[in-house]
Amino acid sequence: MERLSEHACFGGTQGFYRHDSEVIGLPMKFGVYLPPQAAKGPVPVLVYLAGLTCTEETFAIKAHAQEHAARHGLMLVTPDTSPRGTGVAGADAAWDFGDGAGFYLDATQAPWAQRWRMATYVTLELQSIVAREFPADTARTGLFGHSMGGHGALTLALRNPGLYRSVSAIAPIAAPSQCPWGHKAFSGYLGDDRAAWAAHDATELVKSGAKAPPLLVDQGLADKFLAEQLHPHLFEEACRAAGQPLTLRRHEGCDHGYYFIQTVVGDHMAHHAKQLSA
Ligand SMILES: N[C@@H](CCC(=O)N[C@@H](CSC=O)C(=O)NCC(=O)O)C(=O)O
Repeated sequence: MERLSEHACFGGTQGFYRHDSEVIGLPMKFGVYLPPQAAKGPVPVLVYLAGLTCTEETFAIKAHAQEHAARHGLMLVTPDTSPRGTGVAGADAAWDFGDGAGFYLDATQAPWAQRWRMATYVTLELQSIVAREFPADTARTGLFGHSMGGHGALTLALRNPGLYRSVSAIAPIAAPSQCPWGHKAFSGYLGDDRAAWAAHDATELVKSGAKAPPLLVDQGLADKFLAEQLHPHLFEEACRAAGQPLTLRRHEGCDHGYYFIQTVVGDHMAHHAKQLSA
């Protein structure tokens, strides 16, 4: 693992790192915020999955989460959103598919299947690197994310029971089988089999009986993607029918961007801190 930069921040350290990923087969970058408590011993880990077009730096720079992480003693881990520099033709042709748009799943279709393996990367490889290289109490790991990353947080938690002790999402793509972003990603990465899509769709997973820890989801009502792409009401209905605990909060005037994330990120950090210390 190579250290790219480190910056003192709220008594801790924000760092950015690169490593040769065996799962992806290429170098991958990620960020880690170490709170001041990490100087004394292992701390709980909170992984954040970012949205379309983002990198490992976006949340670290724009969300203003480090102050909350320092207060709660949480390590923040921010992976990139896809493989980079793959040489796959067309990977950079669109902002909602390919580069910066890994959708936190393992692709099954050529030419994506070899490199686009973000589910295994996040749940196994990154987890083990964090455990090896940082003072991490990985038995206490939480997961959250925004938009495409909110979809990733919900689906990876629902597909891997017990791996994440706390889960939340901000403006997630909550029913990707029923929106244009999801249709494009799932048909490209998974093919035309709707059963394969359902296995990566938070609403369909809850309908089929998958369970997660009690969920916090925040959604802005002035979000330009809400009506066409996000569909939190479908996820809400599925959770209610299945008995999956969910707190879904709707916020007047808030859009899809990082000003909204700044507004609610403190509540998300408190949610995770409480569940990770239970
Ligand atoms: N280029 C797009 C906008 C892309 C965008 O809004 N990305 C969101 C995530 S959307 C779902 O995953 C984001 O987090 N962007 C980073 C940021 O700094 O805001 C367009 O033209 O609409």
